[in-house]
Amino acid sequence: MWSKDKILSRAALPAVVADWKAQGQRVVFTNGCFDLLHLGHVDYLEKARHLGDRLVVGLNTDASVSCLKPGRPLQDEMSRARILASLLFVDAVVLFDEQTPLALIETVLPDILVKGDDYAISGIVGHEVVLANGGQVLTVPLVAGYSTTRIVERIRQLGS
Ligand SMILES: Nc1ncnc2c1ncn2[C@@H]1O[C@H](COP(=O)(O)OP(=O)(O)OP(=O)(O)O)[C@@H](O)[C@H]1O
Ligand SMILES: O=P(O)(O)O[C@@H]1O[C@H]([C@H](O)CO)[C@@H](O)[C@H](O)[C@@H]1O
Repeated sequence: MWSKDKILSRAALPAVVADWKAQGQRVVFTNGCFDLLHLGHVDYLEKARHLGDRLVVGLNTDASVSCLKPGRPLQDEMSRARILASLLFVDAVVLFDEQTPLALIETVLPDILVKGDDYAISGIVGHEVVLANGGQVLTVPLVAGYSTTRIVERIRQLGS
């Protein structure tokens, strides 16, 4: 499979997820901006994938990111999507334009919803609907010292 084929539209995603579930595969969902992919992202996504059988990543569009993080993203949505889709342990990438992935999560109804442990369970968007549907909401420990912001700051220091 070509990485670009893992990038699914909101319309195409439900049938793919339903097929995985029909095969008894546990669907893991996470989301984020993933502006500059770093070791923390890779470690967390790989661990998230291994909490189930398939990993779906909800990716904020450029418009969504710019609302959440002024001045961002540094990389456009298709670049960020292709980079995520190129990871062996990512099974699907779907863009969402809203400020939160709630509607997308309500569509996917994943067996497992995951974020890094920079988020409390109660602060993870979608935790209520996933728990109400009998799913799990879990966090993965952060890899200390890695963030997109930190990379940007270090690049700025180079220029100063
Ligand atoms: N160092 C890290 N280790 C593990 N997971 C991480 C790490 N940094 C971010 N994550 C997780 O990656 C996902 C995407 O986060 P995000 O794109 O905001 O990364 P970031 O590097 O924190 O970006 P920013 O610095 O712009 O906030 C989130 O679920 C977050 O919990
Ligand atoms: O990359 P981030 O900033 O970790 O991703 C955000 O996560 C938010 C989270 O799901 C809140 O629980 C989400 O609401 C936001 O749209 C970004 O994806």
